[in-house]
Amino acid sequence: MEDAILVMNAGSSSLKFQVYLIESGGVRSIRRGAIDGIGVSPRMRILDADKKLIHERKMAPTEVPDLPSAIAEMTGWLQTVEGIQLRAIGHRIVHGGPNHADPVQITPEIIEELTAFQELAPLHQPNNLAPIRLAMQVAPHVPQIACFDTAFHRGHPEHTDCYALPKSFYDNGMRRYGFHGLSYKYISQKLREIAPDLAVGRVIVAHLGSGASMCALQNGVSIESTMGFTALDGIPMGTRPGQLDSGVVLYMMSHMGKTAQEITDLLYHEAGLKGLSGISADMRILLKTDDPRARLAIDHFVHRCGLYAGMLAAAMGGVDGFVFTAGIGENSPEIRARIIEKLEWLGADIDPDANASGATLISAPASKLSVYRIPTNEELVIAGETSGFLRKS
Ligand SMILES: Nc1ncnc2c1ncn2[C@@H]1O[C@H](COP(=O)(O)OP(=O)(O)O)[C@@H](O)[C@H]1O
Ligand SMILES: CC(=O)OP(=O)(O)O
Ligand SMILES: [Mg+2]
Repeated sequence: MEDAILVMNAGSSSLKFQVYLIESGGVRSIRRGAIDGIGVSPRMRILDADKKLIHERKMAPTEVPDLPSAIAEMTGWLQTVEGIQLRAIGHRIVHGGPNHADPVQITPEIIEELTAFQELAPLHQPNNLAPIRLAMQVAPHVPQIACFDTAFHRGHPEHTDCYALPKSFYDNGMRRYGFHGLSYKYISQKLREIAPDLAVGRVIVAHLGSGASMCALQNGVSIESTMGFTALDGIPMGTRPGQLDSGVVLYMMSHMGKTAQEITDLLYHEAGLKGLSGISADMRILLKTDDPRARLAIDHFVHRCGLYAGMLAAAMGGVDGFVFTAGIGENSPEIRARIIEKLEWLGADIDPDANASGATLISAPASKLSVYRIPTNEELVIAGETSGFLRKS
């Protein structure tokens, strides 16, 4: 039997998971899988260590209507993986609040603490916590480790992560936390491997997925993020608006009679690319149509990415590199090219062929900024943090 770690990343409509073996030099993934389309068109896919598809099953929406049933599917599959002994489960937890700059072992008290942040991450936190509660019941002796999206940003000084509100709000936890930290940690580590000179410089990382944010990395450390108290702020997303004048919310309440719940639904589920285009939250679909509403949503997305890149460059007093990652960043040469075009004033220039072919280094030789496309790996960071935790305990 070999010691293994299960990593879970439970999102709004998907459950991603990986099994890692714990080895002397670190961790090694032996299986990765996902159940997506939960409740709509559920599909489970499992890949082996070489990323070869070894199992695929489409299921009826009634068979996997919700996250608990997806977790049950995953657990059923996990029993079929032979020769491993589960030593720990590592989880992505989107909101860790002010006190967690490091991973932590789950206890009933920690669950209670993290449950209090559900309101601040309604798309993620309930789904992050569901598998933890279940595993505590069915496998109470397997340690579970919470790895936080907010942890990587916890070193920001107060004057950069406060809002200009009376100080008591900050003291009560109303801060700019920032998210996607597991992804930024991965990119920070990966840069040290593939571009060591840049890794100690000033880098903007654009995590552009269905949730999207950017991070200013200076010497590998986060010094600014476009996201704040919740994962609504910053650049527009699939179904979230990004930065929004707080007066808009006040107006919705006072003049449009909207309730807090209605505004929550609007801002988390109906805004962003989906709301603006009226077509889809999926950038692939918007890029394929020539409907002017789709073009408006894409133009807005690119415009805001350009503005925020400028803000992060200012935060670092200049910028040496730019990294694209996550669903859109990894897969759309068109969006990458359009964002880099906005950064011409910083001396950025893309190499069209390298960009089209999805190379790692995609800037032109004369570009002042080195531009990279790096697939993220949040699960690997969770596995590393979880095995580190086991080593210490
Ligand atoms: N080839 C592509 N072109 C443009 N966008 C893409 C492409 N492939 C994936 N995406 C976008 O990536 C998004 C998902 O990104 P991902 O990082 O997997 O998100 P999450 O983990 O937040 O669910 C999809 O909603 C889709 O819009
Ligand atoms: C924090 C966040 O927005 O995560 P995701 O991109 O997975 O939705
Ligand atoms: Mg994601």
